[in-house]
Amino acid sequence: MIQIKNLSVYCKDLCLLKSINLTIEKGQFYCLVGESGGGKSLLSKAILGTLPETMRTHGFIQRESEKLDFILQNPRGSLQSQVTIKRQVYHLLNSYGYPKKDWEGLIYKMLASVQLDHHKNLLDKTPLQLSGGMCQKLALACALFSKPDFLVADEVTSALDQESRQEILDLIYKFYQDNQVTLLCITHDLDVAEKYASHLGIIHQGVLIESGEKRKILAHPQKTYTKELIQSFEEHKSFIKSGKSI
Ligand SMILES: Nc1ncnc2c1ncn2[C@@H]1O[C@H](COP(=O)(O)OP(=O)(O)OP(=O)(O)O)[C@@H](O)[C@H]1O
Repeated sequence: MIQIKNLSVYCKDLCLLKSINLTIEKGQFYCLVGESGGGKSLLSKAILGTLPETMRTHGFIQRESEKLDFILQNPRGSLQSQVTIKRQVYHLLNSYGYPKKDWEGLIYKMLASVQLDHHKNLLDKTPLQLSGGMCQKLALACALFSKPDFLVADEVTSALDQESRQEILDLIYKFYQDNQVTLLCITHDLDVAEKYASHLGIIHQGVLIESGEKRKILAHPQKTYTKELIQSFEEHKSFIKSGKSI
């Protein structure tokens, strides 16, 4: 469980997050949605404890989760570009203390879990030789080795094509269902929240303007910004539908 009370984040004189109150209960799939620059990544960094040193915080964050892990927008950023996948994964398994005799089996299990087991010689390649979607699947698989009970997925599909995007989201959802983790998913897209989330937060100009059960917020938005977001999402959906039916 994560509990945030009256959290404000400042950079010099600028207040970037304003009096955030948020509770994410164990087992929730919490989607944080908002426009670019709204404060989504800062809030996730505050939760992970990775805010830049130049920022000051006021308020209170309580983390009951013991094992937090994260996957980020740029999957190549969490992998070393010139080192083979095999070396990187062995290093990770070693650091998590898995016995050496299990490594081979664990790797193949991990590749199967993210549907990469059919790719020939993948382990001998470097991230530079793989597509963005493949790197993101590997980054997800690597995060799973740490067996997190709280996973932050920050815009993990924004650099991917439509097909890879869907695959990654489905894999994250499957991981969420199979492992009873708590998930914080950060996205621009209300369609991700509509399809996968149990709970939803809307952040706008550094203020968490709505937070709660997804179906309640989508059915009865309270704030103008949320209403506009839902309206443009519905219009986009009708447009796609009408395009498909032509
Ligand atoms: N290291 C930093 N130093 C100063 N200001 C920052 C820093 N990182 C972010 N900000 C500012 O904080 C605000 C929120 O940024 P944040 O990255 O959280 O937005 P976001 O909602 O995640 O946007 P996006 O969807 O584009 O990633 C922005 O105004 C941004 O310019």
